[in-house]
Amino acid sequence: MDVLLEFNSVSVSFYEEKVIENLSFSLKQGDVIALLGPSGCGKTTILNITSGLIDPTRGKVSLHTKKFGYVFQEPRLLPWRTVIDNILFVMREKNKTDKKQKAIEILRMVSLDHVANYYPSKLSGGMKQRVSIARALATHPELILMDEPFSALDPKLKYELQQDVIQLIDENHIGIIYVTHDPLEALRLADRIVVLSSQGCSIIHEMKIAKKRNERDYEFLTQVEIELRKWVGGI
Ligand SMILES: Nc1ncnc2c1ncn2[C@@H]1O[C@H](COP(=O)(O)OP(=O)(O)OP(=O)(O)O)[C@@H](O)[C@H]1O
Repeated sequence: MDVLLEFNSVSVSFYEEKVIENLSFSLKQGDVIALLGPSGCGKTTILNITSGLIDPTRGKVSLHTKKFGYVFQEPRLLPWRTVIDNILFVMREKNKTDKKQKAIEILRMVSLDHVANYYPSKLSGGMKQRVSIARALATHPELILMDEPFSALDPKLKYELQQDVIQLIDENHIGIIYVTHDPLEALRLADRIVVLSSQGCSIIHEMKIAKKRNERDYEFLTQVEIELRKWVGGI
């Protein structure tokens, strides 16, 4: 399997503050890694380094694909464009009819084709976040960076969108780095959970989850959550 991303002894400081110290990990095609850590430990910084928004102070980051999407905590849609135009905006396809057809198919994947011509202001928070996931998918990414994409949503909507993401992961074989505070969310979505410390964002525990996502029932999740919480502490 191809490696998409490698962090080798990466450190990041902002002014005098050391945020990340000596972090190493890698991600292969189709791998879903959840980064679980306390607020302010540097999870978003890891995504920003991966996407090239920030340079590491020391160490090396190798991103072996140019095809990646970023789903932010807030949807960040262009308010003056309709839902479909937000999707078309990021697509590279040349043929206009094909392009529109593909955009509609992507919206159908997140059950939003019926609001294709709405402006973002007419959508609920959950719908906006679905559009931003669709927009990330529209670039045919090999890797998607997701920064607590559902943290602002109510539990029911959060659960439904997690189900959408699980389906997208299983159907599209995309590598994902998923940042969250929520151990249960990490357990439902990821193949591998990386627990980060508050100091220096170092890895304090890694958990591999061999069971398929659609076979992780309540009993399994409860059992593993107890194990994971021993490492997560006060997150
Ligand atoms: N561009 C920047 N300039 C200066 N300091 C920064 C910058 N980006 C992040 N920081 C600092 O780095 C630390 C880690 O921030 P980061 O957003 O990566 O944490 P986080 O784990 O994602 O937090 P949260 O879970 O609350 O979103 C914080 O102290 C933050 O203030």
